Formats: sequence, structure tokens, C-alpha cells
Amino acid sequence: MLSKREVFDGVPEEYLSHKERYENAIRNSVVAFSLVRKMQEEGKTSINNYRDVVGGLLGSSVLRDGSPLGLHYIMFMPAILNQANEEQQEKWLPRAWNCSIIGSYAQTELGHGTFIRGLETTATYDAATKQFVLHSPTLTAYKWWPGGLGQTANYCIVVAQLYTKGQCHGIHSFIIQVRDEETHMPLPGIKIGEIGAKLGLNAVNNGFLGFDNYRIPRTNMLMKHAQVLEDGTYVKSRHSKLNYGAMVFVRVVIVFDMVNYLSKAVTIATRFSAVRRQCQLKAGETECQILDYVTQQHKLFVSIAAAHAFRITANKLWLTFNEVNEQLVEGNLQRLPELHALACCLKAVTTADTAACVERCRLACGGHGYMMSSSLPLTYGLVTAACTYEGENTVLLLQTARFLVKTYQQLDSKALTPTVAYLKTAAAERFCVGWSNTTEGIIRGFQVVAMRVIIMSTFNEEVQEMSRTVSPQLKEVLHQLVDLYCTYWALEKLSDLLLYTPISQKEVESLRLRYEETLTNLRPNAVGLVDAFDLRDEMLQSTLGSYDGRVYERLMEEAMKSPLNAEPMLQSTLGSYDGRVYERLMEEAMKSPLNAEPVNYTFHKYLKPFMQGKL
Ligand SMILES: CCCCCCCCCCCCCCC/C=C/C(=O)SCCNC(=O)CCNC(=O)[C@H](O)C(C)(C)COP(=O)(O)OP(=O)(O)OC[C@H]1O[C@@H](n2cnc3c(N)ncnc32)[C@H](O)[C@@H]1OP(=O)(O)O
Ligand SMILES: Cc1cc2nc3c(=O)[nH]c(=O)nc-3n(C[C@H](O)[C@H](O)[C@H](O)COP(=O)(O)OP(=O)(O)OC[C@H]3O[C@@H](n4cnc5c(N)ncnc54)[C@H](O)[C@@H]3O)c2cc1C
Repeated sequence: MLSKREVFDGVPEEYLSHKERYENAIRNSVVAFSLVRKMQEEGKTSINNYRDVVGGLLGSSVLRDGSPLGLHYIMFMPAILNQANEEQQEKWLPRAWNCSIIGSYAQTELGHGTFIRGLETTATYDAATKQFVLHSPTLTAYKWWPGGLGQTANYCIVVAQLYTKGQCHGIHSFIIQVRDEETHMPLPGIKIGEIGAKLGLNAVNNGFLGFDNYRIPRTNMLMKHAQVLEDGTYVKSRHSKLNYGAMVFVRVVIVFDMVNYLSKAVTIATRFSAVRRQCQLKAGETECQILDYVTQQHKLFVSIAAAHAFRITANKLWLTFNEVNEQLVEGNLQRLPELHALACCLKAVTTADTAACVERCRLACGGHGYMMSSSLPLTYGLVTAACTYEGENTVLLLQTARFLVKTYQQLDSKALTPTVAYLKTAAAERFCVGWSNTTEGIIRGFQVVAMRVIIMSTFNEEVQEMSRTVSPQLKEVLHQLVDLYCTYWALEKLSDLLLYTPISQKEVESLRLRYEETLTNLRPNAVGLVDAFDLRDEMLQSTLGSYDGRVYERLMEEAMKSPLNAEPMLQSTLGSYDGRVYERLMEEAMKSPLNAEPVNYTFHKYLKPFMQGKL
């Protein structure tokens, strides 16, 4: 079994080279995911609840900086479930589920990530041979970013412009083998490698992929929604965006992931703040816990409230996702635009807020928060990536804005879907809502703001749900968190409220007082609230946030592990750029030591035995 803090020949992860980090990640991942296979064999899990199993592993400390197998579970398999017809699912799913093939998801190209209708990779149907010819016409058409593609995956879902009978039918998905299953060598016509070092997620093995007139069978086009018949006839999908389904699923999953990361960061920072004593509240007194400073409470407590708010929201979004997908199966597409808008908005808001909160948690820990051993810099690197992948946040919020504007324009002519029904109420009150400094009053205020600017998403507090299922004491604390979260954002977005609601100066002043009172009321329960996240030290992997509070001893123990304390200089620096972006990116990628060899030894030692069930 893996040790708590996986090391590579005695050197902690932080001090591994780029190549060693990948090799370590492969070893950790195949051992960790062998557990999933064992649970399958013992009937303790199935493809229906793989979300929890995978979520537990992919969000865990064993795979601290991501996993080369992550995309296999997070996008390759969901894409097959979402876009392959039954016959194709029967062929590919069992092999994917037991990992006898390892997949990735290749959509983004060097030249396009957001504008997917502009992707350049082509899949041209040849009726004579009943094959598709995959081709990358330019360097910018190279797939760039797919997780696990650099040295690990042997299959992937490729998104390409479909051509048949001389006509382009837009982007569609194809399942494509890119490496030999025995030798793991790239197949003829495939150019593949990894893209190089990144801000974080350096264990994910993100890759590049180019096609040189590479042929695949017609039946490798995923044909649940659209089809190409043997003679090349194109049969279009009921809805052009059903092909985008895999992205919606991942956006929903990312909201859950943010809950994990935010809970982890605020647990570390709050516990450290209870241990750390610095300066005196009154001259002559002993130094006080920094958690006693209102400024520290202002930095941290809203993150505790946000973690709960995001968890409730993620669960509600998951229910909506499943409801809408059941309707899609019955042919009812009515709520698809709402699901898309909701997934876009909540992925963007939760990732942006979590990145800001994790950075604030780091800053709240002073110099010790800047240590890699605190786990806060690593957590920030992981979270900030989520603001970009699966749809850059700006672009996704614009999609939500588009949906809200459309909804508003049809306010009187169309029944509203559940998550935007509030727009009717806000409209009916003609924006002259009386202001009240209560949770409900603040939510109503934001609904009015949303109504006016039609780009604010509203915040659906599940207060009723809490009152049914919790004890009076816990209800009081949870209400304090709800109050905190609402008053915090009311004060943060005061300009909107002042512009669009009749809130008075006096009410703003009492709101401020109420905010500070709530911080004070929450203080006695702050450590208990993060303990309630029940994150084991093995998950936190932090010198600052361990349950026993031995912060200083742990900091010193970790420092002594640095090879710099054992020997002189290490490391070197990298070259700089001359502005030729794509060529330079490719040249830099080719400098990666991982690309120096066609197949890394870990394939034969770990990956292949794992895929053959021999591990
Ligand atoms: C559960 C527990 C788990 C715990 C933790 C688990 C750990 C794992 C965590 C997760 C890790 C995740 C790793 C991910 C790695 C990264 C992968 C990637 O990044 S894959 C690539 C992602 N790329 C994108 O997201 C591209 C973004 N761009 C787009 O989506 C589109 O270009 C666009 C939506 C911005 C525009 O699309 P376009 O076709 O140009 O549409 P138009 O703007 O012209 O029209 C909009 C129109 O279409 C509707 N629409 C758009 N998209 C969708 C959709 N997906 N579904 C439904 N409808 C859609 C939209 O509503 C508009 O409709 P209209 O009626 O016309 O207004
Ligand atoms: C860690 C990581 C992992 C990834 N993994 C994968 C993967 O496994 N598979 C995969 O296919 N992709 C993957 N991606 C790629 C990711 O999906 C893209 O980076 C993302 O979609 C953004 O596209 P881009 O990078 O080309 O940026 P661009 O689309 O070029 O956008 C750059 C900037 O331009 C602005 N912009 C662009 N379009 C608009 C607009 N319409 N309106 C206003 N502003 C705009 C935004 O500010 C944006 O930040 C990954 C990315 C990262 C960072």
C-alpha cells in the first residue's frame, strides 16, 4: 500500500524532476486505481456509482498533483456513455471500465480552445473504404492539452470537423487508437508527445497529437446523436449541441471538486490560525491566537460558509443534471439550455471564488503559507487551472448571460424553468423591493440585481432543507454561516445593491455591524466547523493544518527533507520566448525529457501489467 506521502527513492514529491514526477504518478495511479478494479471484482462498485469511487481517488491526496489516468475516468468514459450508441458502448465501455485500454479527451487545439466550431482537425469520410481519414492540416490544428495523452493513453476521444460527400457537418467525436496496445509505440500517422511543465497538475501528462492522413473505421465515429451511413449519407442529431454533453458533465463534477479543495484550504488555514500566536491585543498580555483578530476572521470564515454553500449547490446541480439527462433520453430537450447555462455559471463562479479563497487562506498563514509543505500553493495551482479548463470562465459566464437575456425576453410568453422562476417575481415587483437586512431580504435584493443586469446568477440557499434535518444547535451555526455568506456578498456587491435597490445608508451601516457580530458569533465554532469537514491529515498533507497542531515541529521535519540541506546546487532555468508562439510552444514541448524516449519504462513495469489485470 502507498505510504501517506508517496516518495521517489526517499525524495519527497516537491523535489522530483519533471520526469520522476510523471513516473511517480504512474506508479501511484495504477496502484490506487487497482483498488477500483478490486472493488469491481468484489461487486462493491459498478459503472453507475463510479463518480463516488473516482471522485474519492481523483480528489485525494494520493494523486496530489493530478493523475495521468484522470481524463480516462473524467472525460473518456463519460464521452462514451454520452455519445456512443449501444453497440459502441458494448464494445468500448467494458474495456475502459476495467482499464484494459486507457483513454483521453482531445478537443482543444494549439490554435483553438474556446471557439470549438473553429477547430481545424478534419475527419473526412471515404465511402470506398468505409473509413474516416483524420488529418491535422496545420500546426495550429494539433490537439494540445489532452490529459494523459503525452505518454500514457493508448486511445482517445477526438473532436474533429466531419466531412462527407464534400460537405462539412461541423464538429463530431471519434474514438481513436493512438498507440499500439502491446508495444505502446505511437501508430503510423500519429505524432504524439507531452506539452511540457505547467503551473500545476504536472503529474497529469498533458499531451499533443497530430494526424497525418490517419485512417479509422466508419464505426469509430460516436453515433448516438448523429450518424454517417456506409454510403456517406449524414444523419443529423436532434439537437446540434448534444455532442457537447461531455463538457456539461465535467463542469458539474468540477463544482464538487471545488468543495473538496476549498474545504481543505480553509481547514489548513483555520487550524493554523488557532495554533499561531502573534502580537498582543493588550500590552502585557500573552500573545493571542491570530484567529482572534477580526481581520483574520474576515479572511477565513466566509470560506467556511462558501464550502457549505458550494456543497449544497453541487448536490442540487447533480440532481438537475440527472433529471435533465433522463428527460433527454425520453426525447425531451426542453431543459437542456437551462442545464448548460447552470453548469457554465456554477463552474465559473465556484472555480473563481475557490481560487480567490484559497489564495486568501494562503495569505492568512503568513510565510508558512508560502511553504510547499503547507499544501496551500499546490492547492492554488490545482484550483486556478479549473478557471481555464472545461471552458474559460469569461466565456462560460457569457453563455449564462445569453441564456438569462433570452429568458427575460420570453418572460411573458414562455413558462420559466425552475432555476430562473425568480425572474418572474422580481419582474412583478417592478424592482421596488422593500429592503430588509435578513437572509431572505438579501437574496431578494440579488434577485432584483440579477433581474436588472441579467448576468448575476442567483443564490439558492437550502435553508428549509437544513431546518428539517439538523439539531437546534447545529441549525443556529448553519444559519450563522448562511447569514455570513449573504451579508459578506451584500457588502462585496454593495454598488449593485445601492444602484438597483432602495437600501439606505442606515441599513448598510447596520449590515456592517451585523457582519462583524456574525464573525464574532462564529469564532467559537470555527475550528469545530473545519474539523467537521473530517479531512484526515493524509488528505490535507499539510504541515500547518494537521489535526494535532504540531505546526513548528512539522515545518522543521519537512525542511530537513530538502536535498538542498543534503547537497549543494540543483536545478537550472529554462529559455525565454521570441514571440513565435506555436512553433516555440512545440519546440519547448519537445525539450521535455519525457519526449526523449518513445515509451517510458513505467509502461512495461506498471501500466501494461495494470491494464492486463496482472498487477
Ligand atoms: C462527483 C464527485 C467528483 C469529485 C472530484 C472528481 C475529481 C475530478 C474533477 C474534475 C477534473 C476536470 C479535468 C478536466 C480537464 C479539462 C478538459 C477540457 O478542458 S476539455 C475541453 C473543454 N473546452 C471547452 O469547454 C470549450 C468551451 N467552448 C464551448 O463550450 C463552446 O465553444 C461555446 C459554448 C462557448 C460556444 O459554442 P458554439 O457552438 O459556438 O455555440 P454558440 O455560442 O454559437 O451558440 C450558443 C447556443 O448553443 C447552446 N449551447 C452551447 N453549448 C451548449 C452545451 N454544452 N449544451 C447545450 N447547449 C449548448 C447555447 O445554449 C446557445 O443556445 P441558443 O438557444 O442559441 O441561445
Ligand atoms: C490544466 C489544463 C488541462 C486541460 N485539459 C484538457 C483536456 O484534457 N482536453 C482538452 O481538449 N482541453 C484541455 N484543456 C484546454 C482547455 O479546455 C482550454 O485551455 C480552454 O478551453 C480555453 O481555451 P484556450 O486555452 O485556447 O484559450 P482561448 O480560447 O484562446 O481564450 C484565451 C482568452 O481569450 C478570451 N476569450 C476567448 N474567447 C472569448 C470570447 N468569446 N469572449 C470574450 N473573451 C474571450 C478569454 O479571456 C480567454 O481566457 C486543458 C487546459 C488546462 C489549463
